[in-house]
Amino acid sequence: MAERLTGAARDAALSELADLGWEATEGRDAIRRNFRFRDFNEAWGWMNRVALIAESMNHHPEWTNVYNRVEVILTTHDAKGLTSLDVDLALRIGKLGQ
Ligand SMILES: C[C@H](O)[C@H](O)[C@H]1CNC2=NC(N)=NC(=O)C2=N1
Repeated sequence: MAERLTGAARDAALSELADLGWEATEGRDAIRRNFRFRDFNEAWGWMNRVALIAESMNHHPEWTNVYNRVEVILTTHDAKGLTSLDVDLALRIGKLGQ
């Protein structure tokens, strides 16, 4: 199981991810990012691509879709906090572009 990121490793990860638009959530050890698309079709297509990545990693986002907007929260339930799996998934989501 992936270990929770703490200390300098967590700070470094959060700072790398901040450059990509992710921020730490209030009140829980997780990161969040809002995505906006042209319309629902674009949002849903993107969610499909993320879903395939998530399934291949066996690491799944918490997310909400409202028409062309998607809010994604990443955390590792098994570890009750942020792990390298969340960082990896965030980086892979970033590579999809938007
Ligand atoms: C049983 C299964 O492997 C686990 O529940 C996996 C599935 N996807 C997961 N996704 C996330 N984000 N955190 C987990 O701890 C997790 N665990």
